[in-house]
Amino acid sequence: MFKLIFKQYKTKSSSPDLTDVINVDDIDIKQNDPQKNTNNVQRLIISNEQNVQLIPGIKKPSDWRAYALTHHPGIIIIRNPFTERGQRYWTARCLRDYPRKPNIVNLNERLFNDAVRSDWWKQLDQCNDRDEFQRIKAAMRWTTFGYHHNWDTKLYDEQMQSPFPEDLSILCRLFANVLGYCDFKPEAAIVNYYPVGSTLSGHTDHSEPNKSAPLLSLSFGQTAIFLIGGPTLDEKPTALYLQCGDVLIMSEESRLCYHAVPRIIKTQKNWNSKLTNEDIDDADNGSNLLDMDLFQKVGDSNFWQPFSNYIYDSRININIRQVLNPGDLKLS
Ligand SMILES: O=C(O)CCC(=O)C(=O)O
Ligand SMILES: [Fe+2]
Repeated sequence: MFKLIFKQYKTKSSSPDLTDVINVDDIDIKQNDPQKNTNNVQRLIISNEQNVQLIPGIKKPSDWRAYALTHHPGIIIIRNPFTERGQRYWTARCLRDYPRKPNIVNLNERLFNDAVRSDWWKQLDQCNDRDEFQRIKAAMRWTTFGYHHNWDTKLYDEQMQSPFPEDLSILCRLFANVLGYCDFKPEAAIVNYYPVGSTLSGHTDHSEPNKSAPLLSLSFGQTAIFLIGGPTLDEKPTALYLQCGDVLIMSEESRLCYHAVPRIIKTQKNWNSKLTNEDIDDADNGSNLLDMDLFQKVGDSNFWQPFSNYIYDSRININIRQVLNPGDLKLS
């Protein structure tokens, strides 16, 4: 069942029927519209915003809109809690910084030299040859940091670790704390890059020794159709849109359920629109929780241009996990 639905959305020959894809925005806008598929969506009240340390680029938790899917207990979607500048900052971190050494990128050593693999973004930005640009862009699919996942053995490797970025750790702990997961420790991350046309097939994430901590997933750039299914491939999955800035939490029963990205959809969002006053105030608040130099610079349209060129037809996803069980100091 899962594979059939995946295929329907992936189809290249014709545009798929999107009427069943849930857009969590619809629950607030069109409560009773029978055309909109929202009967599985429930708005969540966020009450746990005391004692959370706010960071630049994020709206106040009382302004967040969070939703649960009643047929998939443990799935929570926070609909874009980022400011426009916040979305730009994390996009730039994923493109410019996170693929750098000692983090690992998927680019093959035989096909791409060290300079490209370590400074992928710069090479792409400076590339004048259209074919070469497309070749690098299509080849770059993921980068990992924290504990590295070995894709062959499907195990995390104690010997292979790179530091987990402090800003991303603070961001993840903020989301986890507001949702009541006060002990969440971000220890491993995969950044997935999805040029339009790319997909991620159905899988479960079960390599982490800790399978009870939630998994956090952040989306930037173009919109994904995301499928969330059950514990086996037999259950029919639910399709929903993940848009720029959305935060998806897979917890409880859904933590180990099948999921996939069958399609990336190009939306009309203007990635170069002017920043609002909220964004401008945020940049001067004296915080040192983020790379404030980058946070300032993404407001400059010349600096931001190459990043907006990339997300013009691509999506970026950051997938964050806790690996160790509480009390464990090592993997094995
Ligand atoms: O891109 C996404 O939304 C999901 C990525 C994912 O499932 C993974 O990296 O394990
Ligand atoms: Fe996954």
